[in-house]
Amino acid sequence: MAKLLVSLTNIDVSFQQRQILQGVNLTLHQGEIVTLIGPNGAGKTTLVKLVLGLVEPISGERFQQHNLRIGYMPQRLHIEPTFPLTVERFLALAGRYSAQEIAAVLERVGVLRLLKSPVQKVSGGEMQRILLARGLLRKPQLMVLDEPVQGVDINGQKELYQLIKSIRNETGCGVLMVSHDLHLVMAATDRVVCLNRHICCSGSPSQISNHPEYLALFGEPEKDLAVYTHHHDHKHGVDGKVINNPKTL
Ligand SMILES: Nc1ncnc2c1ncn2[C@@H]1O[C@H](COP(=O)(O)OP(=O)(O)OP(=O)(O)O)[C@@H](O)[C@H]1O
Repeated sequence: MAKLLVSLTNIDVSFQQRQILQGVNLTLHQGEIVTLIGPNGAGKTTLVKLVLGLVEPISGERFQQHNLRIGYMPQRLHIEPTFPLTVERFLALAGRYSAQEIAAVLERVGVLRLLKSPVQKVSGGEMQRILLARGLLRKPQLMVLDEPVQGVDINGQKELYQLIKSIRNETGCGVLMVSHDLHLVMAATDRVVCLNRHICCSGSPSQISNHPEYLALFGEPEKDLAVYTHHHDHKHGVDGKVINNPKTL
């Protein structure tokens, strides 16, 4: 059994007395790619922050392997447009890393040629690779990626997911990533967790394929890509709470 990196047990989160997450259970293991999907406002970023230890639950337990190194790729990062900053300097600001280490991660994600470029001038897809490189500098045992393909065209998305998978294969790190929709991410995922304020279902892409709830949420998949099924055995109130037979996985 792969080593447990992080676990969340029966977690509730509220902001200003509004319940955001209810009874969430999640485990992340070494070498496993877990993709978190859900509609806008489902609580995906909040769950990511819980995994990172940046949000305190009102109840439940969070476990983290001792001295776990987590690499984080944020959903977006604001960089002051007038601040002169090369990609190399931007990565150097992430910690005490040598020029060789910075060049090596940029090479690994395929954008070493941008080393001396102003960070504000790179394309959306290049920026995602630079942010991925920044997360990799820590040599993480767990990579947490919040919508890593945001702003990237469809071919670029496939390439980025493949890159993430190959980094997992090489390093054996665990991966948690957030996605809005599964059509492309499925081929690079071991387990899918569907969140809508609570965990609606969790399983391998093939275990949870072709369910009407998923199709209702995410639309028809492309033919050549794996699909996702949503075993929904309960209903939600207007506030997103489970109103019958709550069951989390
Ligand atoms: N710090 C906060 N204070 C108050 N409400 C918050 C806070 N953070 C998040 N929320 C609310 O919690 C809910 C879930 O937000 P979250 O960002 O986790 O969802 P998400 O699934 O990541 O959404 P999206 O797909 O749009 O990025 C939203 O209604 C949001 O407004």
